[in-house]
Amino acid sequence: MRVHVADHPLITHKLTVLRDENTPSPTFRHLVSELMTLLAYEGTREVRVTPKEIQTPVTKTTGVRIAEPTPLIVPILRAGLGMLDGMTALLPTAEVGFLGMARNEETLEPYTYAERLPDDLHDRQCFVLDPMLATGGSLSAAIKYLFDRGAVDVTAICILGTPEGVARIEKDFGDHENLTVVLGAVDDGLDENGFIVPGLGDAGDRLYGTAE
Ligand SMILES: O=P(O)(O)OC[C@H]1O[C@H](OP(=O)(O)OP(=O)(O)O)[C@H](O)[C@@H]1O
Ligand SMILES: O=c1cc[nH]c(=O)[nH]1
Ligand SMILES: [Mg+2]
Repeated sequence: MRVHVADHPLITHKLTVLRDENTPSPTFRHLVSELMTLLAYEGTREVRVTPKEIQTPVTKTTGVRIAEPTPLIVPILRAGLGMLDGMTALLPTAEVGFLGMARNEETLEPYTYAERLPDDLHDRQCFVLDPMLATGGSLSAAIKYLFDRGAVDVTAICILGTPEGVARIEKDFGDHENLTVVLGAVDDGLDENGFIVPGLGDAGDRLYGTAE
């Protein structure tokens, strides 16, 4: 397993605006999408490609195209949906599958309330999108779904993580060679309610305007 934390002033700048409690939903959505595009650049570093011959106006040359089967992008609902457009902008031919998961806010255990994925993921390269890696329970369950169905390669892209969340994924999948976790930042930790500190609050609520 490989963990990559983005270290880029533009990401830190956009994250600062995202964290600000005064940032309204429309701006928040826009920033999540922009951050996703920046993180997707790192997250797709290992995207599988095959050689492709073309004729330029000058000569024949060999480039690459995205390999078949096409990658599968899996946003974890709700909050991961805010990252989908930014990802499909860079990988327009990818397929999209959905996992609906919510964390029980008392036990902090995730439960799956919706699943729309291809049955067979053998040979598929998968990209999981969820802005928040808090305890790691939700992401761990999502990654397990994909590997259990035969995915060969999983990259999880999160905007914010915690040391606890990264440790949980390492404990569950540490010896998995084909797992990459890309994070915009790793925050200090979790508070007593399982919220990321300093964090940005509940990402789903802030994206969709359901915060009190
Ligand atoms: O690492 P964990 O402790 O599992 O927490 C992270 C999860 O919590 C949030 O989803 P939430 O349950 O709030 O659902 P939502 O996207 O519908 O708001 C977030 O988007 C992650 O999926
Ligand atoms: O800080 C947190 C933790 C879990 N889910 C969120 O949306 N925010
Ligand atoms: Mg939420």
